[in-house]
Amino acid sequence: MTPSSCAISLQGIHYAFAGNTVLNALDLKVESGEVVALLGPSGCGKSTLLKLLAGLLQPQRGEIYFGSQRVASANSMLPPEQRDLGMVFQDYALWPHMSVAQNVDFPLRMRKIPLSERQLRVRTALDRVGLTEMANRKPSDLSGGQQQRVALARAIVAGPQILLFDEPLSNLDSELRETLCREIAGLLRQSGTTAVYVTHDRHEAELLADRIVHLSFGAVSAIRTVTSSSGKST
Ligand SMILES: Nc1ncnc2c1ncn2[C@@H]1O[C@H](COP(=O)(O)OP(=O)(O)OP(=O)(O)O)[C@@H](O)[C@H]1O
Repeated sequence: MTPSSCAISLQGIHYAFAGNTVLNALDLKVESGEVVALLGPSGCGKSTLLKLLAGLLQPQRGEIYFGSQRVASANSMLPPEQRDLGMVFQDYALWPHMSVAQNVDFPLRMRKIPLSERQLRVRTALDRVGLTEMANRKPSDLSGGQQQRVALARAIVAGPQILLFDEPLSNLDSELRETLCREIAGLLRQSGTTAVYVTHDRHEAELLADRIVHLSFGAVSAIRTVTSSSGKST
């Protein structure tokens, strides 16, 4: 597979924190529209890998391609806002002083999209996550699950090519985790967005991923394709 035939290509990635190697000669390719779950023991480098994709860290060796565009190497780095991606974190990372609608609108304002189109897109995104009625509330007036839905709406509102998830459901109770996981899986399939989803939870990974990638000792140790019979929503 050439870099341009897949949505994401990591080639020979090396990353160390102050001399402690976390990722070592890591190779991984993600096809367009594919959902990949990253599993592995605590500290194996899952979040580090996601930060490299997001442009929050720069690889010390190796290259990262999005399609045919090289977005990072030891000598070059495309900033996060130019990577056409959305991110959802464990701690929601919402702006507390902004309403739900203003939070969701934020990426559109950053892209200087006209007001009328922004309003339409915010309404559509809130509708897709079932939060239309909450548009004027502040994040502090919402439950954890609702806050994570806001974060999801904010991640999808600009229609990014790639979505990155860093344990988005780990702060929620198990019943809500399963519900939201199925909702995220539905949204990803509907939109055909390429996604990388970091989780500790094998069941979550099976519910939404096309492939499960195991990391250990700084590299990919196993890759498994998920069939619908093993749990994935179809
Ligand atoms: N800013 C940092 N400075 C120094 N070391 C760090 C830093 N961030 C992460 N590390 C170390 O890098 C390694 C990989 O961390 P990372 O957060 O990528 O792991 P993870 O697989 O996501 O873990 P978890 O499942 O517990 O979230 C760990 O040993 C961690 O202690």
